[in-house]
Amino acid sequence: MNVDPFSLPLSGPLVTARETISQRSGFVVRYDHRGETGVGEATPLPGWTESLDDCQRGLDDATTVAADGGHTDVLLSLDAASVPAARHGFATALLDADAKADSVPLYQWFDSDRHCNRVPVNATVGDGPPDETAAAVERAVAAGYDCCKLKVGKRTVDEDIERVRTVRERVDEDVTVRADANGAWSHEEAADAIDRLAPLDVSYVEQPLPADDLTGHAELRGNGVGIALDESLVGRRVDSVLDADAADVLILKPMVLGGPGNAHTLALRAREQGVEPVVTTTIDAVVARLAALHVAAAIPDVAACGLATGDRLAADLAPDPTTVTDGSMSVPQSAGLGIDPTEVETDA
Ligand SMILES: O=C(O)CCC(=O)c1ccccc1C(=O)O
Ligand SMILES: [Mg+2]
Repeated sequence: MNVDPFSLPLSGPLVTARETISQRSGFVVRYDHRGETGVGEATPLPGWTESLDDCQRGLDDATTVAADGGHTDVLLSLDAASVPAARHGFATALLDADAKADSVPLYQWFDSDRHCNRVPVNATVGDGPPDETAAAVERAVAAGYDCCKLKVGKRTVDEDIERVRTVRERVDEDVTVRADANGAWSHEEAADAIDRLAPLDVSYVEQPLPADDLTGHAELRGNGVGIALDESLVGRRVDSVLDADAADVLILKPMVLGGPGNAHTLALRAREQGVEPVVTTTIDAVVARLAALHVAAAIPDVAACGLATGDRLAADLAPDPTTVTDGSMSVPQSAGLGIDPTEVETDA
């Protein structure tokens, strides 16, 4: 097992109600298994995952285990609740090697009966004034997107409603609009915002209330705008969220959930309970974006996912093999993730 650090600047910061993301640092993991070299990526986002230091410690410990143990020992040494990004890095490398050894694209390793060439995706638009927000949505629509997710909750509800209204005035009505408040609203603000977002045809709002407030989210459902939970899944069992009837949609971030396999399992569980899974990145480099794409590709009729985040990075670990056209992302059909480990370069 090999671990190499990297750090990549964003081309422009992503501003959310909760944080401003301007750079992504992490580790490329390589692991030899069944005659193949698999590649993975551990890109922690503190607050969502462990810190960079804790991720490094997790991977260092795992390297020691790998020196005289098998892959099962390594997986068991990486706890999804305490070091989810480190576990994601190793688990992805292992899955990439397994899928390569079986000569199938990773999504088919999850579901051998599936054929999936494209996954629908949303464009991700950060906080900004109404004009800037609408211009970003117009650019996305011109580039072929038919679903946009707007970050909200950084401004007053009045200002956010003005932003969404401006978007609605400027783009075709068949463009799907989603919002993501990243936990910023009080009960009163959330109820008011949802009342006013419903006539603007916003399909769902992600995390209107703080993560712990499952009851509050359950009460917000059924008012014309779907309720999606994201932060509520950080450090909490998905079963408890499903049991609380708190969501119409679950946002599944493989980097936060401890790997692509965990995310895939939880997506199927959500579906069984009538909750729609949506897979997203945490603004990752190309290896983790591909892993998330394969998770989404393994889910039949998946809703638009938050995977089109590659153009946020000013540099990347390797060329991105995917393209987005007409609102969907192409899925590599070569074996594994669809990336050649020798093309993955860190600056270390
Ligand atoms: O879902 C998307 O469109 C992209 C991913 C995204 O928004 C995100 C990226 C990093 C951290 C948090 C979030 C989020 O969904 O809240
Ligand atoms: Mg979110």
